[in-house]
Amino acid sequence: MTSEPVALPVLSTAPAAPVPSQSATSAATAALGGGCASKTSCGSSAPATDPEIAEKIANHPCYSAEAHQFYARMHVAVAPGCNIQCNYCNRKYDCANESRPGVTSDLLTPEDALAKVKLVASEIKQMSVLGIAGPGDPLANPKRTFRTLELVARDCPDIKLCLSTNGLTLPDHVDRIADLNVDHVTITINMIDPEVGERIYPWVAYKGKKYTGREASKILSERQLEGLAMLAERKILAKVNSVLIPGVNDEHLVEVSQTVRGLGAFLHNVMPLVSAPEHGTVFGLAGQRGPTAQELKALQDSCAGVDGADMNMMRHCRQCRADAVGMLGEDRGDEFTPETYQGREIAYDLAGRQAVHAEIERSRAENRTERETLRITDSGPKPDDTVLVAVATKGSGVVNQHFGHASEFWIYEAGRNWASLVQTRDVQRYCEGPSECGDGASVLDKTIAMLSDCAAVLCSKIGPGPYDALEDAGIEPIEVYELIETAVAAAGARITAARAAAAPTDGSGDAGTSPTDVAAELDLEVRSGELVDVDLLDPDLMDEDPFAFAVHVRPGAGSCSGAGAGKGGRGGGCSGHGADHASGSRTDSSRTDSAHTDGADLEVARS
Ligand SMILES: C[S@@+](CC[C@H](N)C(=O)[O-])C[C@H]1O[C@@H](n2cnc3c(N)ncnc32)[C@H](O)[C@@H]1O
Ligand code: SF4
Ligand code: SF4
Repeated sequence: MTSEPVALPVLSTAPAAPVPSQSATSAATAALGGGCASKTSCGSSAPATDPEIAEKIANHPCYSAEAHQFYARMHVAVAPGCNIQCNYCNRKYDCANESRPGVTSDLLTPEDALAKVKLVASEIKQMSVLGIAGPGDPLANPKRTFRTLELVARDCPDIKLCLSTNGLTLPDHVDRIADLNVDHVTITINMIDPEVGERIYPWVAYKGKKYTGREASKILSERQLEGLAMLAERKILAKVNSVLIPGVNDEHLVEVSQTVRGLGAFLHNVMPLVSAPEHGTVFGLAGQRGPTAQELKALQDSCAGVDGADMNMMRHCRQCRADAVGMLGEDRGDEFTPETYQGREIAYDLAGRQAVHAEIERSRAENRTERETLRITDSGPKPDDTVLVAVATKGSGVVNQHFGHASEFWIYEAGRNWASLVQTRDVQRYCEGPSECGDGASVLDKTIAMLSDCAAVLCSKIGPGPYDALEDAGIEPIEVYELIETAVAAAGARITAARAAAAPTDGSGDAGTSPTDVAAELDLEVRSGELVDVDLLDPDLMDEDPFAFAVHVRPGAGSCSGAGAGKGGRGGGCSGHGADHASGSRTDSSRTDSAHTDGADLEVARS
């Protein structure tokens, strides 16, 4: 990146039902560009092609992974009751430090909810979406839910409205939802087969009667699929949540994914089961485990299909609390206690919000230009060779966080011209009891274990202890302050190229390509200092742009010159960074010398 990122506001997630006929299904699918078949790229950073859909997802942090770098959401907990029971849900358990679906600290009236929305929207101006997601089921509490939505639509015209439901009564409410311009509805669909369902749902209360066993799941599934098709007919974007429960519905969810896509679901969000005995749920008490990050990713990949052709998957859900406030991955709920809004007349700062959103859009456009210039994408055919890299970021699309300050890492598939967000992983996902609190060493160990399938970690800074520990674990720590996609694709291109070069080719033993070999291939001459590494930012651009690389050099007796620097390694390493790409949008002078320890010059020349 050439310039410092723009200062944005502080950034301190055998069918039971008679499935509707094929023609109804295709009509709904066609109406929506169903399941992102049109490659509208809700999960990706590529722009949507259908303008109506593009407008709906543009600043929705859950429907666009790219938008979630910039925009925030909030939930208001106005819906306490539920009409079904899931074996993973216990809304009575609340831990202030815990972020988990269904958890809330304060239940709000619709009027209090409006006051809170106005306050949050004025303080966190990048908040673009209001969702109702519990703590129970919004549509089991229709009066409170719809009153809240009406009030917010009346007073906060620029806020998008969302709700999240188990779907049991959805068909009864779709018209009201459409009338209120609720553009985004999430349905939790964990099964389409009642045999699977009876292991998840002990009972369902429907039309005044309580059903159990397979019958309960059959009713639930029929209503969910009917509601989904009705949403699609009305061009309301439907996201389907599925909780991945190993040994219960894991082998079933690809079929669920294909079915909901056929009915016009726009996005599928497979989320890990959160389960611990202290939550007091049936699953928690029975010792039912959640999936590992790798199991989750494997299933999401299976649902997505080759090159994402089968279903558009959400990969960045944070499984927010019912009263979550802020950017995905952060919770600023503590700042907005009832005393701050209850009974207060709060002005809605529409003009201020619009100014901030305009600034965000300017920054996003700049990032898009850089991605396009470097031909970095996350849609279409994936390169044959990719690695996973973890990123520490505070938002705004930049690798800008200290390793030790990261509460979560964003996991990217990285390769030549490829940077695709595939997961987010919490350092300490859920409160695991007092014994874990504040235990720094154990947190580092856990973090390293959590990132064990990653080839590298990108962060703005890292201390020597964690640096060594990561290296010992075979994970390369990379200090960088850069647009995320640029840094990810550069690391991916370099690491995959190095691995390919090192792989045996003729069965006669190891081939090897040292940084010196790479430098020689690029006609780079390091005239002083010791060459540590070469990053290829975009090998395709090398012919057009002789400076599309970054060279890491340890000064030693040597020196540092070259067009900008700044990717200092540990121990005073520095780098000459030929930037100034074809677009002219990058100059790295602002970062020059940040890593220089000896004031001497480094000389890297290209003949
Ligand atoms: C709290 S619910 C509220 C909305 C609605 N009642 C529903 O279930 O869709 C929001 C989401 O959290 C999920 N959820 C609740 N408890 C969970 C758990 N223990 N593990 C994973 N997901 C959970 C639900 O399945 C649902 O997708
Ligand atoms: S729970 Fe997931 S989908 Fe819902 S607001 Fe949070 S990130 Fe978005
Ligand atoms: S439907 Fe939602 S609120 Fe109701 S029990 Fe299940 S997860 Fe909890």
